[in-house]
Amino acid sequence: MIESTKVTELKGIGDKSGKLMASLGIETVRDLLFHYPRAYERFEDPVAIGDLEEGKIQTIKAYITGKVQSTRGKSVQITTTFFEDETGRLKAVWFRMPYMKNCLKRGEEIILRGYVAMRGNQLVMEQGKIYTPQEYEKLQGYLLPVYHTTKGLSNNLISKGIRQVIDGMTLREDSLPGEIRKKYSLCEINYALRGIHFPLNVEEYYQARKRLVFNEFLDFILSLKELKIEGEKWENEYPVCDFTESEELKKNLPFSLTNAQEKVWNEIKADLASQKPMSRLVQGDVGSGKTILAVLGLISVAAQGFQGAMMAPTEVLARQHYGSIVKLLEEYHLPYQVVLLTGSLTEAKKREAYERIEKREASIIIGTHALIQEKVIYDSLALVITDEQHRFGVKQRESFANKGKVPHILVMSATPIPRTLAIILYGDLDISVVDELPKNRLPIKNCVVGVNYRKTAYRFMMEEVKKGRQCYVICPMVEESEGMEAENVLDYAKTLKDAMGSDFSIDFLHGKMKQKEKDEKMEGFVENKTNILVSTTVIEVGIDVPNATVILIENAERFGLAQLHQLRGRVGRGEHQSYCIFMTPSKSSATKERLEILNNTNDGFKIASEDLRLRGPGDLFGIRQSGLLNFKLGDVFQDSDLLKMAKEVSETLELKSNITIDRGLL
Ligand SMILES: Nc1ncnc2c1ncn2[C@@H]1O[C@H](COP(=O)(O)OP(=O)(O)OP(=O)(O)O)[C@@H](O)[C@H]1O
Repeated sequence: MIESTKVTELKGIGDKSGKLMASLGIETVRDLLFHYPRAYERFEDPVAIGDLEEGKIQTIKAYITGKVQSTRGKSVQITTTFFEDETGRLKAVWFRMPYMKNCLKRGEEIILRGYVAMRGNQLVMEQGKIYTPQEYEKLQGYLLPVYHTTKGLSNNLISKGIRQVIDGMTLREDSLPGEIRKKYSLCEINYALRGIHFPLNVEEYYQARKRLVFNEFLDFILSLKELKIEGEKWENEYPVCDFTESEELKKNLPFSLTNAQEKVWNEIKADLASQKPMSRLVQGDVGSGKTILAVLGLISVAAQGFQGAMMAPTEVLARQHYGSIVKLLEEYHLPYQVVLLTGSLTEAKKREAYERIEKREASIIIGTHALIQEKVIYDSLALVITDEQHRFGVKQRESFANKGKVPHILVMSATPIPRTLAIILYGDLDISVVDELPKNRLPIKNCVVGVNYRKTAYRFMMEEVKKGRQCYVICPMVEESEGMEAENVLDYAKTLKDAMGSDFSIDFLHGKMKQKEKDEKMEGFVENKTNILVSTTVIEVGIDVPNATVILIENAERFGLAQLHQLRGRVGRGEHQSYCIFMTPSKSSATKERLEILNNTNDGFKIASEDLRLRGPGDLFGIRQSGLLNFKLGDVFQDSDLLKMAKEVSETLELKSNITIDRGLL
């Protein structure tokens, strides 16, 4: 079996499953191999009912002592019964699983494993799986992979597919020299790949993860190192020396730049004019005003007769940037053409965009990853502004080059990583920090509340809307899902409409919608036609609607702290007092403690370090900081030791010989 083999050639994966896999970005055997588990099911020793803790998946061994009842709830079918051991009694609930009724017999002793939640004043186990004591004993000690999946595609099928890949593949050669592996106690690569999917025990999982996280970091550092080394060979073929137009625009903005913005702007200008092309990272907390710096850069290169491009991590954000730049240019009567290029454009629209780019009709190009497609030929691309979530190395820079002339690169980051870690990670870029918020900002007021506060929160939002302001509500899920009792966007928007009445315009947004629909909904919100937007985390990064003053985050316990901080950053972007309501049904003290960190500070750096302190470096099964830096497994905070290790190794490796290593793997 070779890596480019299509997944549909595997046993058990037909066209239908193949399509579902493709929707997750899995088309080849290689994609499947690198589709790492998002979590593991572990089968620990059963605990006594009296020792159960809320908010965790746990196992009990107990007798079924209650009557097994099946009822129709508000909208779903519910099965309930009670379990007892010598320490207490526990209610068990199953939603939408009517067949459970036939699997439960009063008087029987069984093992039940499920999520323990606090409902009312009692603990309840939800959606538990049942095992006989013999079945459970066989599973103990194992970690079963849980994959990110989609409706219609079972975890089991993904797992079976990967099993075939691992069993059928020829062993790959390890690109990391044996002595380095030995020195840093890193396991062999084939062992790691098997171990990340099917660890026989926790130790094996740790070993596998350690190696793969190390690889991710090493790859990242090597890419930037390579960029730096190559960069030294390049000349600045796109010198920009005249900043009259961008300075004029800066003077006429409705606000003056903060000192921090001013300092970074001067650094950018100096780079654009210098002998070598720019390779700079701009770091700044949410809402610190990084975008205007990018825009000033784009206008400077356009005024010089060159092209500038900005690559956003999501389509929603690309369109927002596009809209605001077009508006700005019109407002200030600047003559430059802007073009939008994203994956979801029709073929005809894409062709039109390619043509305008190639003929230099467009000086400013805004888009997503589609900007680095072979079909795009730039005429004189002088500046590329990219987001930290896009991997950026020599190859990407060269793909933007025309006749050997490479562009300036400016990377934007809102991840509040401590300077020491930033230097390790981005040490081969020049780093600028926007460490000051605009003066007109009032600190966001926060609160952490239980679901019984929901009605009050709604009333509060209605008051804000009456004042002309807007609100976001964030739910963790798009739609109702079996086995999860988290709020979902579709049902929530309906409930909210019922609760608030027709005077309020409420809409919803999620990542699974068609692009056109997403655009319309976002536009409705930007134009204040929508008062309240119920959304998933698609609005997490960059979305800028300064009139929005309230963000209510449902099931806040389900998000990582850094992610919550990013979400909160969607408000407090203008002159109005803003509010963030973290809502959680959880009564667990650990959850409360985590959320209290956010309640007490709006400073991203403090949050990141407190988060690390709470989770502790050993907690590798905890909530992942999704959405940040885009490492598949690595977490720069938690794995800072591995990051340092990778940095050390990157300095000893002979770059050229290793740069050809299996980069997708590294
Ligand atoms: N110096 C300033 N004074 C007042 N408002 C400003 C200033 N600089 C930027 N703004 C405004 O602040 C808001 C947030 O800025 P921007 O979108 O650039 O933040 P950001 O750093 O990109 O944040 P995020 O990381 O969340 O995307 C925007 O509405 C912008 O117009």
